[in-house]
Parts: sequence; C-alpha cells; structure tokens
Amino acid sequence: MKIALLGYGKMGKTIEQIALERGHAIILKVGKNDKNYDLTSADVAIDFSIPDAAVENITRCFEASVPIICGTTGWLDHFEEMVSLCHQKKGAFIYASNFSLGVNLYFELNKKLAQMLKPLDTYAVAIEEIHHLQKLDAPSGTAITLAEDIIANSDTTNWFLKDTTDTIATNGIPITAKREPEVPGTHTVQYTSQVDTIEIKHTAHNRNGFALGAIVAAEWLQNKTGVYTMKDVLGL
Ligand SMILES: NC(=O)c1ccc[n+]([C@@H]2O[C@H](COP(=O)([O-])OP(=O)(O)OC[C@H]3O[C@@H](n4cnc5c(N)ncnc54)[C@H](O)[C@@H]3O)[C@@H](O)[C@H]2O)c1
Ligand SMILES: O=C(O)C1=N[C@H](C(=O)O)CCC1
Repeated sequence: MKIALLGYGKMGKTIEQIALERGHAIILKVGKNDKNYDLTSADVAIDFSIPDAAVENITRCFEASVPIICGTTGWLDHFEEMVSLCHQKKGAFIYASNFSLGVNLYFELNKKLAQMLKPLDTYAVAIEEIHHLQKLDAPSGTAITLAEDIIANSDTTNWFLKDTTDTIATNGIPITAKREPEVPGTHTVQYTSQVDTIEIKHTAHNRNGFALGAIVAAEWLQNKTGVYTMKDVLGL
C-alpha cells in the first residue's frame, strides 16, 4: 500500500517503521505546517495527529476518495458528522480509540464483565487511565470507550472525569486520568464491593501494538466503502 501519514509524531514514526517492515511505502508525511497536501496517489491515509486537526484531515480524505484510518482521540463530538459525510461521499473510514489487538480483546472482556455484574447492585465501578505527560486529551479515548461499553451493558447512565467535576452522579462512572512520564497507556476497570474487588487491567509496554493494529486495519479497508470498527477488522 502507498500510505499517507497525517501526523508524524510518536505514533506516525512508529507506524512508518512497522509499515516498511510489512512491505508498504510511505508516500506522504503531513505535519502541523503542511496545509495543502496532495493525497491523490495514496491508497490509504492514517491519521494520528491532534484533536483539533482530525476533522479537517478526515474530511480531506473523503474529498480525495482516499480510505482513512483515524486513531486521533479527543474529537468525537464530530463523529456522527464524519460518519454522515463518509456515507455521502461513499468513502471508507475506520476510527478506533485504541487499535491494539490486546485492548480490543480487553474491550470484549469489559462488556462481558459489565453484563455479568448487571444483576448485582453490590459493586461500584470505576475506571483509571495513565498516560505520558504529552497527552493532550483527558480522559483517554480508550477510557471513554470502556465507559460507554459499561453504560450500554449495565444500569450506569454516564461517566465523569474525577476531580475536575463537581457533579455528583449517582449512576455515573468516575474516570481518573493520571499523567506520568513515558507511560504508553494503562487502563484499569475496577468493581468494588464491601467484601472484594474485581479488576481488569491492560498495560501497553510500547506503541507497537497501536501501530500494527492501525496498519492491519488499513490493509483490511482496501477496496471497501463504508464505516467500520476494529471489531469488524478482527472478526470479534
Ligand atoms: N487509537 C490509538 O490506538 C492511539 C494510540 C496512540 C495514540 N493515539 C492518539 O493519536 C494521536 C497522536 O498521538 P502521538 O502520541 O503520535 O502524538 P504526537 O504529539 O507525538 O504527534 C502528533 C503529531 O501531529 C502533528 N500535527 C499537528 N497538527 C497537525 C495537522 N493539522 N495535520 C497533521 N499533523 C498534525 C504534530 O505536529 C505532531 O507531530 C493522539 O490523539 C493520541 O491520543 C491513539
Ligand atoms: O498516547 C496516547 O495519546 C494514547 N491515546 C489513545 C487514547 O486516548 O486512548 C490510546 C492509548 C495511547
């Protein structure tokens, strides 16, 4: 595949390395100062940029009829708009808050655990995420996916960022976002009762899993149109 990288930071560079190992070519690297980039010869674009740039980059891919894989987080207020535009332009689009195989298996475990605990009202659920100091958004996209999947499979109704909101949400899921040096991404879902704690945790050791998942998604999306998820890609 001829890949356009929209965002050439920590993730863009990791994707480049793994894409070359898999026999792909990087034909374009777009950074914050590249305003008029040309996508016409790309087979796919992979966006790992910043929250403020994602919507414009995705829109430009639809305009250029280039399939787009987006891993950028923190822009999801515009997600439905991008889905509609994709259908309108007959584009191809995958967004995932986390592209790693391990986290996508963890998402399935999280849903199953929420379903099993739904009949019990003795457990209180909470989420914690830890990331590196440069991360722009909080909570992480992955933590939001975990929370939304719990809400869809339990009696909880919303999530809130702990310590930055005054809202006392009786059925809300508190999310604690910690920032520590060099942490690629750690997520914990914890259920606590009077007598015990049940905890599921995913720890990324580096960024290679995110990058490989994004490239596998790009390979899978070739010659397709429509909006898909990592569940479709991985057959989960
Ligand atoms: N979905 C996942 O699996 C996953 C995994 C890791 C990171 N992420 C997300 O990916 C994004 C990037 O993460 P990172 O660690 O590489 O960040 P980073 O800060 O290292 O890199 C972002 C790059 O985007 C560039 N940029 C700024 N404006 C741009 C624009 N208009 N167009 C293109 N590029 C632009 C910046 O100059 C920077 O080089 C973040 O939103 C992060 O949350 C997602
Ligand atoms: O490094 C980041 O930034 C990450 N962002 C994603 C998120 O917000 O969930 C995935 C993990 C790494």
